[in-house]
Amino acid sequence: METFDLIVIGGGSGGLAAAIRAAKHGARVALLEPKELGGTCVNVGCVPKKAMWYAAQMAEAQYIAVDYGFHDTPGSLDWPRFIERRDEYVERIRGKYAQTLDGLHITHIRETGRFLAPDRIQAGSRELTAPHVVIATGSSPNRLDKPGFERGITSDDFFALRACPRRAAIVGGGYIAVELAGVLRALGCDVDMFVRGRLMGGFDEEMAFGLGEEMRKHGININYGCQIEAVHEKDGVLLLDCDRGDHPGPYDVLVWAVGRSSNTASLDIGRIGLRTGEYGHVEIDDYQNTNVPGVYAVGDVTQRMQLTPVAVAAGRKLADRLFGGKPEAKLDYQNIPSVVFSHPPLGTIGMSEQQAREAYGAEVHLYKQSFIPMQLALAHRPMTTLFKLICVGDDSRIVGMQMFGPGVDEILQGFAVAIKMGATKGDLDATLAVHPTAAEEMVLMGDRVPG
Ligand SMILES: Cc1cc2nc3c(=O)[nH]c(=O)nc-3n(C[C@H](O)[C@H](O)[C@H](O)COP(=O)(O)OP(=O)(O)OC[C@H]3O[C@@H](n4cnc5c(N)ncnc54)[C@H](O)[C@@H]3O)c2cc1C
Ligand SMILES: NC(=O)c1ccc[n+]([C@@H]2O[C@H](COP(=O)([O-])OP(=O)(O)OC[C@H]3O[C@@H](n4cnc5c(N)ncnc54)[C@H](O)[C@@H]3O)[C@@H](O)[C@H]2O)c1
Repeated sequence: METFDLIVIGGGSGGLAAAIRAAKHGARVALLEPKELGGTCVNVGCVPKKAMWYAAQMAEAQYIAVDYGFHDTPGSLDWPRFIERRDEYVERIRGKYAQTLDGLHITHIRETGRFLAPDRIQAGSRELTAPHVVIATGSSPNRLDKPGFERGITSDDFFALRACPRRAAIVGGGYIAVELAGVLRALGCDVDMFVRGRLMGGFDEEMAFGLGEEMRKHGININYGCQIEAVHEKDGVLLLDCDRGDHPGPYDVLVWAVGRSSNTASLDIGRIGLRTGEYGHVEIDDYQNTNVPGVYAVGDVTQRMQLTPVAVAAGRKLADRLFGGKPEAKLDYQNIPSVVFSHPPLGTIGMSEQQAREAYGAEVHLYKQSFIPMQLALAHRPMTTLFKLICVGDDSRIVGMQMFGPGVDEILQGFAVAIKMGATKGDLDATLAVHPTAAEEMVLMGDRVPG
């Protein structure tokens, strides 16, 4: 039996953050990860996705450049060469994590962890014990019980594609669906999306609708109210059965982007009586405690906002609480900013208009600004930007900020600080603009929108 102060199960964003912070506080830490270090974000999520988004932005920039008067005609992407570069970058990040673990004397065990007792973990042939165990096992793409499901791929397989498909079908209307649709379209693929409800459910309705319109302008064909019931393969291409009775296709690739489920199956949680919720997620309180004393959970496995910075912050706060002498440390889940790397990107902080009206009723009032960003106006490219502020009370406290358009992915972060500090519309009015930029429109918004 090997003894530690902390055992972390899972070497993704949340697990690495908890392990590294705890080791910096002087704890003896074991980290269990059977696959590559970095988890979803580094290997099949944020990082390779963002690399592809940058490639897509560059493809678009070439068309804009031609409109500006540059002579060169847009070229196509050498996909294998780009993938090689992207994967080298991912490899470097993994290498840095391995170095950090070594440097902090964290015992990295390349095995799957399984509970024998709340304080005892089986890792291959090794048995470990610690008074504190963190579950940071993340989530995996949902699989649907539909004939031919396996003929499609999930986001995990998307990053292994070795050529840009000519025609792609994407099922789903959430983060992953709109991001992959935008990337593929910009790189020259014909994209059909199949969305059972609306795009970006849970987001501000007006912004989600606006994003859909922009995606259409971009050439993405969005089929709303449509469920794919079966997938057939004929002569090397895919044909679909839609519940409306039509048979879309042919496609070279079908991507299922229909949500993610918590990874708990390998943990043998029944043995310790760990409580899970209706979506199969590990239930936690505000301090990341599960119902089993000494067992905690952070990140996607808890399904409390499946974002890397959330997993990282939860892991660090927990380590500070357990080993850093900060017994009250906990993550504040309010006003967490998030960007969807669609084309154009969509940014959100705090409440949607619908959530605010539900919480504050008639106190809610809005400010909006819609405009064509200068760099695209010059190129005669029809892409609109929409900024929306959701405020409450006489002092117009900002409870939500929503935006889509080129550059919002970088604009949002600074405003997130202001909102976290309790900014009001008056604070924005009192801030001078940086001119000429798109961001300045956020501090130049005029009167309240009536109604
Ligand atoms: C395509 C895609 C794009 C994304 N883009 C963004 C983005 O742009 N921005 C953003 O903030 N978020 C993004 N996310 C979400 C982000 O990747 C996750 O929220 C984040 O990775 C969650 O971290 P985690 O540590 O909870 O889980 P993970 O990173 O999934 O790590 C869990 C780890 O646990 C390991 N594991 C599982 N079971 C066991 C076991 N029994 N024993 C040992 N190890 C185990 C797994 O192998 C895995 O490595 C994206 C996700 C996807 C899928
Ligand atoms: N930029 C980012 O920060 C980023 C990017 C990608 C993913 N993520 C995180 O990963 C999570 C998972 O992403 P996702 O896109 O898989 O999930 P999601 O919850 O964002 O979207 C899932 C989509 O699938 C649809 N769906 C679910 N079941 C279906 C079914 N049976 N048939 C048809 N459609 C179905 C839903 O209606 C929804 O449109 C996100 O919620 C997000 O937290 C973040």
